[in-house]
Amino acid sequence: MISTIQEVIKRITPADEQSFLKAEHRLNILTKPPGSLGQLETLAVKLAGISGTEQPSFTKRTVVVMAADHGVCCEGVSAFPQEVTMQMAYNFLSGGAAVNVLARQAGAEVKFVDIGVNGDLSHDDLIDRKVRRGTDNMAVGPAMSREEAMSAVLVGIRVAQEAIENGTEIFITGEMGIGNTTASAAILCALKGIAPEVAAGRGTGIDDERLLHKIAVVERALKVNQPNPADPLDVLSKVGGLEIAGLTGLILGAAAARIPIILDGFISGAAALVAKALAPESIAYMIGSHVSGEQGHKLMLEKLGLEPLFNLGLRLGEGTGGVLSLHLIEAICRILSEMATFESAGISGAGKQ
Ligand SMILES: Cc1cc2ncn([C@H]3O[C@H](COP(=O)(O)O)[C@@H](O)[C@H]3O)c2cc1C
Ligand SMILES: O=C(O)c1cccnc1
Repeated sequence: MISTIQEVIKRITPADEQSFLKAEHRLNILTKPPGSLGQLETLAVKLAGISGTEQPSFTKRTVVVMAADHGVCCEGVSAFPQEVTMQMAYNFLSGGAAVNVLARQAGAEVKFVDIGVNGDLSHDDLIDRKVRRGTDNMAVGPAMSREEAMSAVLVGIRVAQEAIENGTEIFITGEMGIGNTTASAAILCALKGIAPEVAAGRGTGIDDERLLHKIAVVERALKVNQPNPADPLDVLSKVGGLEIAGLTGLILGAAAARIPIILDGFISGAAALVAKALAPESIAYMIGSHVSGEQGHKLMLEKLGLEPLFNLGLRLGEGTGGVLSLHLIEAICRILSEMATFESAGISGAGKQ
């Protein structure tokens, strides 16, 4: 099974330098002072390099919401009970979650994958790829086995491959899993040597007392499991989550096919840290969307080397911030393809006065 993950990793190569340069040149001949569209220009160049064309466009957009439960919930680390993951699953499947609304507005399809919900789900649109019913409590032992973590990564890779076969041109990472900000904080600590009090935040809105407890739980999980920072699959299995592993696979699958993947918030960022550790080149295919209100996300983006596009204080997850950034992506793609050049509009360039 490892050979399959490794095969995908081997296919991940740098983005296309020629298309970077062409898009950069095009931005400079459009009727505006050079660089005046700021960060959107950096985004345009990145998208051009990923897709290998100076005028990229992304019609078929897919948000993949990976859902799973977390054994660590029994420690009282979330403001909500574990059953909410299962209850929210039906909300996603019937189109009523925040990400469904935002995806409809942005012309994106939501795919909902059960990769580890602690209960039986049944719905026509459900993508049932359950690896196991939730993880074990990472505060007392490993969240899951290495084999289970690898199976979950492979689920993500296959979901990416299937969606790409069906025409997906850009992905957005989404997730649902009560307790998953605890697992994400633990991954940030384990991979990057960050202190739990810096990495852990309020998630669904826990109070000061519960936050101190959550920090202690992350500390305990790291002490009990001793995840090896040089072995991303060890970190993922010991202190991660099934949906996080699935998103790691989704990122690797997208990068191997040279398809851009927009990251949402803190949980998506944890999956991205694992993907980058497994395949450093994969970062070239990831787009940072927003900086979440979750403590630790800004630092996480710095560790990834990604510049967020906006900060609206979102702290929801599901893929919501990622989907919102589709509007900016559409905007800059239109600039590249529709805006006049100095030459076509007969406008004097800089230095002609
Ligand atoms: C109703 C509801 C909808 C959500 N949608 C996303 N999350 C977000 O909150 C959870 C993580 O926070 P914590 O680690 O504190 O449990 C994840 O499910 C995440 O997707 C939700 C949470 C709730 C309660
Ligand atoms: O940043 C996120 O994605 C996030 C923050 C809080 C709760 N759920 C998700």
